[in-house]
Amino acid sequence: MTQHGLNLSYPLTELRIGAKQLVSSLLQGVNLYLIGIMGVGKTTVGRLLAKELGYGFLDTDNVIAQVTGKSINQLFAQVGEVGFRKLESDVLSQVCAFTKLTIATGGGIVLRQENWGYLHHGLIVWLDTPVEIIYSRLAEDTTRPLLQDADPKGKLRSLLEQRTPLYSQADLHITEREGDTPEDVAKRILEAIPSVLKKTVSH
Ligand SMILES: Nc1ncnc2c1ncn2[C@@H]1O[C@H](COP(=O)(O)OP(=O)(O)O)[C@@H](O)[C@H]1O
Ligand SMILES: O=C(O)C1=C[C@@H](OP(=O)(O)O)[C@@H](O)[C@H](O)C1
Ligand SMILES: [Mg+2]
Repeated sequence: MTQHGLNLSYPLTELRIGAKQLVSSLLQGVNLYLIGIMGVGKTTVGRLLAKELGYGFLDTDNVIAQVTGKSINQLFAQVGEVGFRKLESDVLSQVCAFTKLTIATGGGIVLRQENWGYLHHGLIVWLDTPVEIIYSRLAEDTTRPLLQDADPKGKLRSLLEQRTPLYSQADLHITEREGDTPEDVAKRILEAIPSVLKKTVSH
């Protein structure tokens, strides 16, 4: 974040205004990227955060589906995961040129090294939810091709294990607690952003 030259010497009077406005003014239009395994709520929470911050909202999966006119399942079937990952990087490389966006990414965006160059244009938030909770949310879901597996819970666990070192490179790590609503998670992110920005400048 320091490379963006954020001016964090905000006047004390700003502390009197609401948390949302404070976070907006601290961010100075810098994009928020939500990362994390499937089902943690990136799309749901991202939309709420954007509304709270007065930011635009984009979901890389939705952009890919709109641009290609195909569902994520169709793309995995037709161009494979490798083809999908190329589309994902293309979309990310384009959207990172804009500002004032909250961007929900697909859970595998962290896999390609080149994507990190784009993600680091903004503040990266890792949403982390216990596998049991994710599984209960996605048990009936048919839109995630990687979970069309004989053992979807095992697949989730192994994907999470493989990707945790990558998700850990986020600027902010938010662990969802049992019973947290999407609104609770959005609020926790908003509350945590000032501390992570301050931490960065004190290095
Ligand atoms: N905090 C939450 N509590 C309950 N359900 C949630 C929560 N966050 C997301 N969901 C639900 O879980 C499912 C997956 O959420 P989604 O936003 O699509 O996750 P992701 O984009 O990370 O894959 C959706 O049905 C959504 O409504
Ligand atoms: O984890 C992954 O590799 C994927 C996650 C999905 O997005 P969500 O994380 O929004 O479910 C979607 O991009 C695709 O099915 C692949
Ligand atoms: Mg999503």
